[in-house]
Amino acid sequence: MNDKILTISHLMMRFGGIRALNDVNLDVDRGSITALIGPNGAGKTTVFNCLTGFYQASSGSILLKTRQQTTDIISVLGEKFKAADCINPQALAKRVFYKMFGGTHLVNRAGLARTFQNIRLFREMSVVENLLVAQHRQINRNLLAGVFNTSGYRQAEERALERAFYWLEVVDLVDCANRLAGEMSYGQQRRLEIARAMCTDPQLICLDEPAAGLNPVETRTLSNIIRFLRDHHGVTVLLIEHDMGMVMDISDHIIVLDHGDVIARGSPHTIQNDERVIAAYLGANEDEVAL
Ligand SMILES: Nc1ncnc2c1ncn2[C@@H]1O[C@H](COP(=O)(O)OP(=O)(O)OP(=O)(O)O)[C@@H](O)[C@H]1O
Repeated sequence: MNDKILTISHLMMRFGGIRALNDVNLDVDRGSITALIGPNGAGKTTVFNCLTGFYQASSGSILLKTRQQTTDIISVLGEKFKAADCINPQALAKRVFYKMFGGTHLVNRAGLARTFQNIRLFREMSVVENLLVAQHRQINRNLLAGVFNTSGYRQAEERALERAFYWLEVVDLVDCANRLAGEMSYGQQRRLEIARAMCTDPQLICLDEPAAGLNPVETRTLSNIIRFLRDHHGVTVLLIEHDMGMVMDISDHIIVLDHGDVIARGSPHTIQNDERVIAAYLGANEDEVAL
């Protein structure tokens, strides 16, 4: 496959003296399930945080190719001014524009959504409300349309509700639609997070340890949901996961990070037999799962 939905080049992220990412280069095939693995502290979540705007990368480039356009993620998040901007008014104007109007919302609008290692739902809202809030971009926000309850406004609301129930069905939570999100089991909350991300209609979804805390039955259900996203909606899935059984089972491609460097990439079979990967994991904590 040569069609890359995501290309990360020379990505660096420093926290004071710590180099969390050290010249990371990786790409993700469109329509694939790609896993990003590595021992604890390898830099996996930092990659996701740079991708989605939670961290501002120290340097490098992240290009997302979706909806017939290429989005330079670091640029739309509002990067720092550079000395060269003084002699390049166009670059300066672009940077000023994104400083004022850029942000994570533009990353989501470009077609990227994510879930979190530590579940972040609106716990005091119902399940369906969590999904409606996620669609605020698609809902008609015209004040007059709302006051006069126009047909356009009602149709947009109906579409949002239909979309919410479609995804609830996919993640098997229709029966929980009116329950408070915070009252559901851990496994249900993880599935709701995926449904909420899917309500924003992404082309690339980044899942941060979706199987953490799940039992084997829930993990199997989750694997089927992830396959469904790829097979029935053409969504590309980028996945951070420590459950190696699941990773080897569902991934088309695996990228291995260690100490902020990509040390291997390839098919599950290639990765399982890669000596650098085995050495990285043998040096990891005992609670890391064997390959
Ligand atoms: N906000 C931060 N401030 C300082 N250091 C950070 C910050 N975020 C991450 N780091 C450091 O960056 C390195 C990579 O962390 P990261 O969370 O990306 O690892 P990870 O591969 O996701 O680990 P895990 O599998 O345990 O979640 C670690 O040394 C971590 O301590």
